[in-house]
Amino acid sequence: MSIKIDGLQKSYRSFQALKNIDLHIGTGLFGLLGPNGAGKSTLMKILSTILPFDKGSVTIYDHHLVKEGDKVRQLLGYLPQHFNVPTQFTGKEFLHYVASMKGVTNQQERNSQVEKLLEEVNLAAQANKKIKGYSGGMKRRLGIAQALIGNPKLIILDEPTAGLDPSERIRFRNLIEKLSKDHSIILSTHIISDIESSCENVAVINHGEVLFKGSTEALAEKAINVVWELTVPFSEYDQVEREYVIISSRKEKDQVVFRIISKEKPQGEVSPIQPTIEDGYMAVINGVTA
Ligand SMILES: Nc1ncnc2c1ncn2[C@@H]1O[C@H](COP(=O)(O)OP(=O)(O)OP(=O)(O)O)[C@@H](O)[C@H]1O
Repeated sequence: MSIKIDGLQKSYRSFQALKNIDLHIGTGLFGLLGPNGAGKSTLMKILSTILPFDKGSVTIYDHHLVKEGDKVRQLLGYLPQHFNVPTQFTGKEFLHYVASMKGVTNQQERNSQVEKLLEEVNLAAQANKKIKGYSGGMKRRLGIAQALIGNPKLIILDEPTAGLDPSERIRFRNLIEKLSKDHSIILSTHIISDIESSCENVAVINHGEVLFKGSTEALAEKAINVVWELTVPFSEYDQVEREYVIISSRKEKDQVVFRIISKEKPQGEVSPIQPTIEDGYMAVINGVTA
């Protein structure tokens, strides 16, 4: 396993943000899912060596996270959730700067890496423009590029697709899928489709605890026999909302078809359905699993 996390604990003053995290992560794309405030960014900051922790042990490619912090930093690329870039630089200048900081000192090698990454995140046309003129999505793509500079073995991406339009999200997914063949990539997201096609393994975190770890298929299976399609007259909308965990709803004439999570089979016009990863996630988060 490339990343071994055992018994990890972290508190901010008296608030325990990570309770007892055990995760072993190998090569490929690993998805970190969880609602707001679950502890995902805290975990990613710790793995990126920028946040100290209280208890537990973490090794990255057999290097001790704390005692061998310098070695670990050479192996990783990190995109923080809130990525601030010096806006007076152009995108290209910024990537050259990051490459120098990461020890890519050979000019030819640096040029080739920067040009390739600018292409891959679709910023080649804006490479010589000042970052202050970039849109939010363009800054995010520049953030993704800087995390990939120096070809790090471990890539940590905290909500990389936030603010990306659908075509850029697809481009990102393809890039990550390609990289996942021979890198370890840890990616946190709220968007299940980001991990649906290319993630083999995921962890679901809530309130600083790992509620689920395993394959995406196994996560979907968590909702077997607890996800239902329930059709009710529109007048019963509020009642269904009060009684069940709702995944989605659609209006059909004067009726509403709900996709809901329920341990018991609901009364009325109802049919069990094949669960998706999103259903599994909702079942785990709400403690309503098979
Ligand atoms: N510097 C801090 N001081 C105090 N509490 C903090 C600090 N940073 C995070 N927290 C708290 O720790 C918990 C976990 O936060 P974290 O940012 O890791 O969650 P997250 O899963 O990344 O959330 P989101 O999806 O909203 O980004 C939250 O309750 C948050 O309020």
